[in-house]
Amino acid sequence: MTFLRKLNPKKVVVKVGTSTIVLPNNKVNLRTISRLAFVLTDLCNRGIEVVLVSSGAMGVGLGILNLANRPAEIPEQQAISAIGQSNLIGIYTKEFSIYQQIVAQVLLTRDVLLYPESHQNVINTFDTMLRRRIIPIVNENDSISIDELDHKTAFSDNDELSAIVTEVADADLLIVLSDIDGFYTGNPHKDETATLIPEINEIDDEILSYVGGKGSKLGTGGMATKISAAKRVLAHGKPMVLANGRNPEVIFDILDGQEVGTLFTPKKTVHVKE
Ligand SMILES: Nc1ncnc2c1ncn2[C@@H]1O[C@H](COP(=O)(O)OP(=O)(O)O)[C@@H](O)[C@H]1O
Ligand SMILES: N[C@@H](CCC(=O)OP(=O)(O)O)C(=O)O
Repeated sequence: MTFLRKLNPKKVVVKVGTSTIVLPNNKVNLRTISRLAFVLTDLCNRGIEVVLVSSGAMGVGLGILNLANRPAEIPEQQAISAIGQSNLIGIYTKEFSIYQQIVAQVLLTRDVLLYPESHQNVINTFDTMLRRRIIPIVNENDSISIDELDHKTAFSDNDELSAIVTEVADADLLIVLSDIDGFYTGNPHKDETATLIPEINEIDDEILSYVGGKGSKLGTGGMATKISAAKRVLAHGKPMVLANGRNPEVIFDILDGQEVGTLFTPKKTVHVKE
């Protein structure tokens, strides 16, 4: 007996964290990127519009320069992100090209979305690309985004960015792929009694009390920013699924309605027996 979640999105945003596409030694996880290109192209071929929000600029840049850790100086971080981002987008372009899938890089800063004209330009850009079945690959413009006192350019991290992109692109579903199977009653890396919560309808104090620290050393947000992203997406009446990106084919399972990961949804799911 299987119980199916009915998501049926026409437009989906997929976010991959650093831990999913960069190995612990800061080298690129080519196996995951290759599978991601296969899965996302297949969705496009089936008529689903796809936006990819990908972290990894810093991690890939560190790997290229054979550095183990992020330097403290901001100009150094920005230079490393610039190196990593161009390399990462090159790998994505090559992997997607195996399936004749066109991708395009979109680098955003917060200020661009705060001003009405540039906000509208971003909407127009996404619309145009999606209409042409192009997959936009989005990241924060790390090599220039740094907050000044009167000028906010930085996002809190790519979890927040992916929730914003879900609004801007008017997608029906956000899938956040991380290094963990979903949202637990505590950080499973520290609390072995933590259990996975399959569905969450509201981000209340109880849910917030389950949020532990971040897992990977290069990711910026950890679980706290994923829960903020879920709150933002829920406030717009849209669902988000948090699942493990180890095997990107999990995206097929999510769209098939399987109970994988944690589904954040404004309305309690009425399970359908198939
Ligand atoms: N309640 C929780 N449920 C699941 N993971 C949690 C929880 N609290 C903290 N974490 C940590 O959050 C990590 C995922 O966040 P992060 O390392 O930033 O990943 P990503 O690079 O995918 O953004 C998990 O590996 C885990 O260590
Ligand atoms: N823009 C940064 C992303 C940092 C970030 O948010 O990382 P993660 O928490 O792994 O999604 C980069 O590409 O390195």
